[in-house]
Amino acid sequence: MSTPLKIAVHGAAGRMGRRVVALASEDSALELVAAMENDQHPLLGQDAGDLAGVDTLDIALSSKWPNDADVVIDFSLPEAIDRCIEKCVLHETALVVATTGMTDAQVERLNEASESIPIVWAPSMSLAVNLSMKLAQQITEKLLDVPGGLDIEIIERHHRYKADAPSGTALKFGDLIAEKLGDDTKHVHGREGHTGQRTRNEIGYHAVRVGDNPGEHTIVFGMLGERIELNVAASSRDCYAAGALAAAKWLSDKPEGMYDMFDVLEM
Ligand SMILES: NC(=O)c1ccc[n+]([C@@H]2O[C@H](COP(=O)([O-])OP(=O)(O)OC[C@H]3O[C@@H](n4cnc5c(N)ncnc54)[C@H](O)[C@@H]3O)[C@@H](O)[C@H]2O)c1
Ligand SMILES: O=C(O)C1=N[C@H](C(=O)O)CCC1
Repeated sequence: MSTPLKIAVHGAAGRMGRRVVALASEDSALELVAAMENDQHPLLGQDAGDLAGVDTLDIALSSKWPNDADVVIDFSLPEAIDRCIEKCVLHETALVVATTGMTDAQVERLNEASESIPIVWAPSMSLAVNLSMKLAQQITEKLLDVPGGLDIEIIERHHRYKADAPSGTALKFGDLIAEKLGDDTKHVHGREGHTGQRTRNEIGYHAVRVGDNPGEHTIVFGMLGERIELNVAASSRDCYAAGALAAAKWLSDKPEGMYDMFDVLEM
């Protein structure tokens, strides 16, 4: 049997981090070597497997950075991403970045880091979401010149705990659609007051925060007389965790560079 891929989870006590730890513990091709959290986390020292609801893994939650990981999987928060990037470059560790809500400066640093290490960066690690992104581009292309014009709105729904809005996935959907609509596309976040008539070349974004919704995106393609609604919805967080683990395996033998889930999923 080949040597298991050594992975470390950054944000390991989070909602996503626990699922990544849990699914990794069931995969003999993977070995969890570290579970990182911020240095003030109240659960530091606890076993990562216990926190994830699986067997004890003898990996304690720690703020220390491992030097033996092959790939780091990051499901942390924007305030944690700079150290993650710095440590992965220092240790020449491949990096899967799932965290959303990064600043432009942080995205720039991530791109710079990809000049020395391999990185997969995606706002959604879900197979269904990434396939839906490609479908959204195809629908846009086909309806570009529809008589009466095409109106596109993106509605995203997530759990009440989500700290950033709109979702990184919604923003990615919008960027990909705008590639087909044109450079003059306006991205309109919500609507309030006397907005005037909707213009032709805009994409509307609406963020719904309710209950424990693990993630749902509806892309509305509105025309005169009919519409298409492309809906993709997670029923658990495991679609993201499984995607991140697949990305880690895919990334393990790649050269430095910036990759996304379209590369991993060969879309
Ligand atoms: N790409 C995807 O497929 C995908 C899917 C789900 C969530 N996300 C994104 O992943 C991120 C995490 O989501 P979540 O629901 O798990 O959030 P969460 O708040 O439950 O988890 C974030 C974790 O990061 C930890 N953290 C904060 N600062 C840290 C630091 N300095 N060092 C190490 N850890 C630190 C927190 O303690 C927490 O445990 C969000 O940005 C979310 O949008 C992406
Ligand atoms: O739970 C979250 O937070 C999610 N965030 C991603 C985003 O911001 O696009 C999508 C998956 C769920």
